[in-house]
Formats: sequence, C-alpha cells, structure tokens
Amino acid sequence: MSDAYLALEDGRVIEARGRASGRTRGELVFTTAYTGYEESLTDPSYEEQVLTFSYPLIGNYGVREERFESDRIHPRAAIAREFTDDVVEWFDSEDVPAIDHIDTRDLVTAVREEGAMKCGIAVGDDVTPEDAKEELANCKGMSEHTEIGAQVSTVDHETYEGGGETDVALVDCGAKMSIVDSLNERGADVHVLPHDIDAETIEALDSDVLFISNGPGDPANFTQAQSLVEEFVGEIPLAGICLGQQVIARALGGTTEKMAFGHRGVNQPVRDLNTGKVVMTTQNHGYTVGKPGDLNVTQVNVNDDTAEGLENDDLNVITRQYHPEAHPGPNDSLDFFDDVLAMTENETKAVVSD
Ligand SMILES: NC(=O)CC[C@H](N)C(=O)O
Repeated sequence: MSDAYLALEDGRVIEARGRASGRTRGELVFTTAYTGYEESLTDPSYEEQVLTFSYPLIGNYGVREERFESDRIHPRAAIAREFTDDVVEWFDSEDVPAIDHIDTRDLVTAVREEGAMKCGIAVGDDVTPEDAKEELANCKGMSEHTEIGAQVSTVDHETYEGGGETDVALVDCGAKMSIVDSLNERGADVHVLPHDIDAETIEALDSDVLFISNGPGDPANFTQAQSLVEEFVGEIPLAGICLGQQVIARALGGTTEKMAFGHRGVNQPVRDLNTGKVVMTTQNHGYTVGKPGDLNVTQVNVNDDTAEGLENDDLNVITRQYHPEAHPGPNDSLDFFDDVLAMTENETKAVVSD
C-alpha cells in the first residue's frame, strides 16, 4: 500500500489508499453501474477521464479478457471504495493508477452538484498533496484533446465477418467491440475503419451502412467523421451510437453542448415518443445534442428530456445517444441493430437541404 492524493478542481485534496502507483490527471467522471467493471474500464469513451465507481466493491468476480471491449484500460485512473486484489493486479500490469478507501458517495455528489471537474492523482511511496495539485494544474479540458480520435482508433482497416448478408463500414472513433459483435450476430460483415478514413476508401468499399461509433471527448474534434456524414447522407444509410449520434447531428445542421455532469450508469430511462414505451439504457456521455438539425427526435431521456434517439426516414438515418449494445447494462434496446440493418431495404427518398 502506498500514499495517495486526489486533487479536485473545487480546491480539495483528498487522501486515499494507493492501490496502483503513478501520477495522472483527467476529467473526473463516474458510473453508477454495479457490475460490468471490465467492460467499463476497457470502453474507449473513457479516454482522458478518471473513472469513479459509485458501487462500493469493484473486482469481486475477477478479470476476464473475453469481457473486454478493447485491448486496454482507457480511463487514466480508477477510483472505488474498495478494489479487490485481482483488479489491482490488472491496473498494475497496465500502469494505470488506482486509489480506494475513499468516500465515493461524497465524490459523486460533488460532481453532480458542481458539474464535471478536472482532477489530479498522485500514488506512490513518496508522493505529496503538491504532486496531485501539480497534475491537476496540467489537466486539460475534454474539448482541448483535439487528437483524441487518434489515441483510440484502429490504425488499420480490419474486417469482422458475420455471414456476409450485409456489409457495414464502421468508423472507429473509439468503438466498443460489442457494437461489432451485435452487427456480426445479425449477419453483417463489419469493416472497422480508422477515425480519419477518407471518402474515397468508403466509396470503394460500397458498404450497405455507414456507422459512426461511440468515442471519447468532444464530438467537435471528430471533423473527418463529420465530413463523411456530410458527403454520404442520402446515399448510404447512416447509423450512430453516442459520439456517433453527436457527430451525425452536427453534420446535419444540429448542435452539441456540454452537460453539467452527463448521464452515467446502466439505469437511464428512455422514452420512445412514437410508442410511449420506456426502456432502461446504458449511458456514459458528457455531451448532448442540442438542436437536432435535419433529424427528428424520436426518443428522449425521462429524467431531463434530452435527445436519446434521432431519425430521418427519408434520408435513412438512425442514431442513439445511449448504448444499445449494453456491455455493461440491460439488453432492452438491442433491436436498434435490427432497425439499422432494416434501413438497407429502404430506398432513400430525399436529399439533404443545404
Ligand atoms: N460514450 C460515448 O460515445 C461518449 C460520447 C462523448 N465523448 C460524450 O462524452 O458525450
């Protein structure tokens, strides 16, 4: 065990128990999920953030690679009331600092009351509160990470076969593997493509759907993905999850804005405006779509009315702000992937107005 300090943007420096050593910084976020720590820790959407688990015991069913959503831990550090030794071993092996024996209820309340905040962490035998404060002083805001796509995206084009019934071009802005799996399970081959893939390559692939993935940071920093949407809307059916919804909305004349502390858990209620049905969803985002542009809001968050689903039937566009692929969380909205693939049977009826 070693010393550990957490410096917060609200001026506090909190002492904790050090579990995995190192110094780092990031935007302090949380998840209220009580299971799924392997999936959350490997979700690329947490890049440049520090993840606090509000559930008190994390690691109690071990660490298994088949549950990973990518090939590494993405949050810069992790915080819990208590981490098991298994999970600490994993943090150590990836050089990700971790702290526990800290009042995570207090921490989550502070983020919920004061909004998203930066933090600095120092863990080690000789660290001081000043070290954590220095990390905090060097912490950038999420929108300042302009190259964040390059940090998480695949560099090479990779194809995951699902039977070849349809063919999806997935622009990897930090994609979770469960999105690929969900499409493969429905007979689709999936081309996972770098976040900055050019339009010519997409054109040459001649895929049935262009899909923009989830991903970390400010959607405004994914300019190439946005220009692909602008280029192909009306020509190929378009789909997006989380950051993908945000990028597609921006491309189609909409806006995105930073939320106070975001939606962070696996029990976020979403109402479908056509059917009135409410489903429980998995969410971890700090930005939201303000104006939907050429899209219609078809689903809203029951807690705050923000846009959870956007669609345009004429243009063949469908997006979700939450994570229909779950992992972690409930499977209530897996039919999104059926709706995405069903678009390949519709003819595009209109072109976008400019
Ligand atoms: N899970 C995600 O794709 C997150 C999207 C975006 N980075 C946000 O925080 O809003």
